Amino acid sequence: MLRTEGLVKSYGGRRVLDGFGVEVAPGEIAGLIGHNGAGKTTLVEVVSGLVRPEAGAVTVCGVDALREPRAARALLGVAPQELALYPTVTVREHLGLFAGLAGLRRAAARRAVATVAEELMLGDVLDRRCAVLSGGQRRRAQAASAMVGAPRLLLLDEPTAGADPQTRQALLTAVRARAAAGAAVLYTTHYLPELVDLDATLVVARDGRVVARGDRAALTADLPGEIRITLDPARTRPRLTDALRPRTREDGDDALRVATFDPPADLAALLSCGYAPLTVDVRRPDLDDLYAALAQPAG
Ligand SMILES: Nc1ncnc2c1ncn2[C@@H]1O[C@H](COP(=O)(O)OP(=O)(O)OP(=O)(O)O)[C@@H](O)[C@H]1O
Repeated sequence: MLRTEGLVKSYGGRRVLDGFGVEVAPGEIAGLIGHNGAGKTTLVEVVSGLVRPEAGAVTVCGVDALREPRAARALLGVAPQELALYPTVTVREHLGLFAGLAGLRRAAARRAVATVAEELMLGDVLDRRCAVLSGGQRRRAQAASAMVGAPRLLLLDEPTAGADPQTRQALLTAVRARAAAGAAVLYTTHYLPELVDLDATLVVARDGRVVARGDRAALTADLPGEIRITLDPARTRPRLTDALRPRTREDGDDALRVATFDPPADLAALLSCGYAPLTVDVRRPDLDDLYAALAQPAG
């Protein structure tokens, strides 16, 4: 559905895409995460034909997007990170315009506008000019513009930035529905819990390239979890074993955190050192750990 290979794009002599390659399948929501400046928006701009790479390939549903940008553009819907709505038209006109660009005829376009407006809670503002919408309404109108033509590839660049919880939920529900209908979705966010809600696969970008790709369970399986114990600060701390010491850090006066691949064994080791925890929490590795392990920029 979407395939990029070896994309290179430089600004001012610095490679912001440095061999970026990723595939997204029909029905898949791929969560694209990475540090500020990792190249996520640039990738979206290249795929949507706004920026031309110096090297590499982009295929959208079998269409070579660099050779045939118009044909590729017709297959995708994009909600850019920067809000881009025509201020003087109404939301209904705006969505109708995008439905028309996607090739829908008048009656089908009207139906598509009504459906997406309901999904994204825009029914009450359909006849307002885009200029007077609130920030959250603009976000939703922008996502609706990307979705109204039922594109086979949906590119959403931080679509919930600044959205309130209700707006966020409406957007996530709409995204899930598009994927369930067979669209491939590339979804950029810094808000990692959304990717759990979306049951997204992950694309981790760092310094212009993909450093990890796969499902959450597989990617986090290689990372340690954590035992956190709270202690009575008045009691003297027993000595840790050599095996535990490098994996243990203080958390304030009264708690320790131990990175662990084997919580029962490490907890038993802590107890046998003489630790008497007041509370014990065991946490499996999550997306924050994955991000911390993989997504930090070099240098
Ligand atoms: N038009 C441009 N001219 C010059 N530099 C640019 C341009 N567009 C992007 N860059 C630079 O390219 C790098 C990658 O930017 P990009 O917006 O793709 O990152 P990002 O991963 O989307 O970051 P963020 O998480 O902050 O949105 C940044 O260092 C940015 O300053």
